Amino acid sequence: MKIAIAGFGALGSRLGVKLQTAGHEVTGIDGWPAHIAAINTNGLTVVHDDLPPKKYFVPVVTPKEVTGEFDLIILLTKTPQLDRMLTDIAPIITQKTQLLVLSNGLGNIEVIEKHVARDQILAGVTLWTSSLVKPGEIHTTGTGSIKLQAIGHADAISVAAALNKAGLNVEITQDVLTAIWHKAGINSVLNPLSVLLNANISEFGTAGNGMDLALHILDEIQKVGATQGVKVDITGIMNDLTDLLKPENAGNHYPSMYQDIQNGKRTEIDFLNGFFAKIGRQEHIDTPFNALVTALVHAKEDIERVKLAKKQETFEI
Ligand SMILES: NC(=O)C1=CN([C@@H]2O[C@H](COP(=O)(O)OP(=O)(O)OC[C@H]3O[C@@H](n4cnc5c(N)ncnc54)[C@H](OP(=O)(O)O)[C@@H]3O)[C@@H](O)[C@H]2O)C=CC1
Ligand SMILES: CC(C)(CO)C(=O)C(=O)O
Repeated sequence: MKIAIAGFGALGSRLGVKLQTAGHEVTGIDGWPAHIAAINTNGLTVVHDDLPPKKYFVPVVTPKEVTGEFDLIILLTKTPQLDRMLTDIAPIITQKTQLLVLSNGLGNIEVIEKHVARDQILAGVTLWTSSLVKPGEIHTTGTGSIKLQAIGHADAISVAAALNKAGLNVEITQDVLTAIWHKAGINSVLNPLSVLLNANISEFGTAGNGMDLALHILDEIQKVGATQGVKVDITGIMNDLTDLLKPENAGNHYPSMYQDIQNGKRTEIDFLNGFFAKIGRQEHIDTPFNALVTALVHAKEDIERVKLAKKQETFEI
């Protein structure tokens, strides 16, 4: 299959390598000049756990440079960047192109619907992980899975088969909305708490009250979900959290939000805890834990951005 990955960052790069290795024709689309140059010149370096680094040569272009037709475009930008990416790659989207979004957070389907017909959209969630440590180099750990569904009449079966050829452990779900809320529940615990506690996933698991904090956050999300007709399965989320703590799954991973903070970037917090706090306010559901976590992550974004700017100034002197 001819596949483009729009957002060839940490996770896009990992999935791109797996898809290319399985025989698909893969093109990365990204906007970070140093990352693009590093990959196109020296290849993408992948360090998986303690194994020796490996190099992969996946072509990467900017949205302005990309040409041709793709059977599938996998959207893997951060959620706030999705709309812009879709605008930028509009020239390569034909009526035959299928688009699969795997970004975290709520509201992605609505954004894609502004750009293409429902019958071209697939939505999913993923437990694959990756860290972009420097331009052209990702560190990966453990394994993962994907759940996806066609929103209208897109061909979920052939997309799932293409991804499974690459060992991506894809399951077709009949209720992706519940899966998206479920994954957002997982992210609303692990992502902000990794930032606020300065911990990777298994380190978070060593906090004596970590799972109590998780339950407070999830209890609010469950109540908010009920107002939207979505059933949030707290036990299922807690089981998934326990699985993710294991090093063979994602224990050694620093969640994507932690990486954003390290890089002085704005995070996806408003599409996770912030989204639940906002709907809670509209529906008169108290969400003190989600509201506090959102405010603290925004404060952390500001602090780290100022620190990073100062570091750069010092460097220039
Ligand atoms: N990393 C992980 O382990 C996991 C991530 N996810 C989710 O997957 C999504 C992607 O995460 P991740 O890979 O970590 O994110 P990254 O920030 O590493 O990658 C996103 C890439 O998209 C590029 N990009 C965004 N918008 C544009 C645009 N308009 N034009 C060109 N390039 C653009 C970014 O470039 P630039 O930096 O220049 O903007 C960046 O390189 C997120 O929703 C995340 O929550 C889900 C599970 C695990
Ligand atoms: C849940 C987790 C941590 C891994 O899948 C993730 O989605 C992320 O890093 O954003």
